[in-house]
Amino acid sequence: MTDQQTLPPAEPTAPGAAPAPPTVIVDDLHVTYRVHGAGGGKVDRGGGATAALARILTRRRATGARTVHAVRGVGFTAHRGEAIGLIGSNGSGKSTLLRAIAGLLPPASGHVYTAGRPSLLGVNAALMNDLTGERNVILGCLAMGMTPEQVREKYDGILEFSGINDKGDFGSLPMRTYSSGMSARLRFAIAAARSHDVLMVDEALATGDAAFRKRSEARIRELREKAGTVFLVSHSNKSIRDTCDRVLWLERGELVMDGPTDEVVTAYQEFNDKEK
Ligand SMILES: Nc1ncnc2c1ncn2[C@@H]1O[C@H](COP(=O)(O)OP(=O)(O)OP(=O)(O)O)[C@@H](O)[C@H]1O
Repeated sequence: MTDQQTLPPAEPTAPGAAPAPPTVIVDDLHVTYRVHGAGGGKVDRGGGATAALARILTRRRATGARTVHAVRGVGFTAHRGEAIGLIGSNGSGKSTLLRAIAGLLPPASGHVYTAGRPSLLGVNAALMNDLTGERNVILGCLAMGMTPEQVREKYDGILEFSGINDKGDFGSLPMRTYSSGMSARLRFAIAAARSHDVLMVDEALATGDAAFRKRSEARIRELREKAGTVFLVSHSNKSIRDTCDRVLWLERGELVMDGPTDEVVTAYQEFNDKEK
């Protein structure tokens, strides 16, 4: 039995029918990172700066290893047709949780069960930086399992959706010449050209401009209506409110709240106001 286990394919549900079948089940999940050369043992909070400064001045390298416990006992079930937002402070474990659901990080303990193969669309999702945007469209589509015929059909639409040619012929330039917003748009446009059982979007919307954000939010709604499940990590409460019907709030790797968007985002905002 593997850590990443597959649920049987779920049938779409008719309106008024029983609750939609699950697409992702996360059961008491813990994820840890092992950081080498981190000084080892406990975090030295008191003399931390002094110790680090002394290390730099004497050019001593940090030795030993430290374990970062990034996700701590998270559990939830996602269903078909849901768009689920992930919110929480910096370093609260949102990206780690998505990476574990995508099967890119092994659980330290607990289980992740998924229907189909989840697709993680991150700002750092790998396309080839030395290839042109146009070539990356083809590469990305083939990598998602499209046939050459399907790629031909979708090609123009993807470039148009990404908007990379709006201000000149950027499609024929290598991706390394793109701004971070432009590459995020292209990645989103490629991933959104196909429907996914489980699509996970990590902050891609934050880097796009307002017009692109509107287009991509509409596309997320469409993908969700096609009976998939969409996860969206974002620091924009507005994007979360406009796109998601359910929200998971993480802090320090723990699930603080799981519920309807308005309830959870309002509680999160109150928490942030208190912290200020
Ligand atoms: N590759 C890594 N190696 C070691 N620790 C990591 C690694 N990636 C993340 N972490 C740690 O895991 C914890 C959770 O990080 P994660 O990136 O999942 O948070 P996040 O909620 O997505 O943050 P942000 O909102 O800033 O993007 C943090 O303490 C972070 O320092």
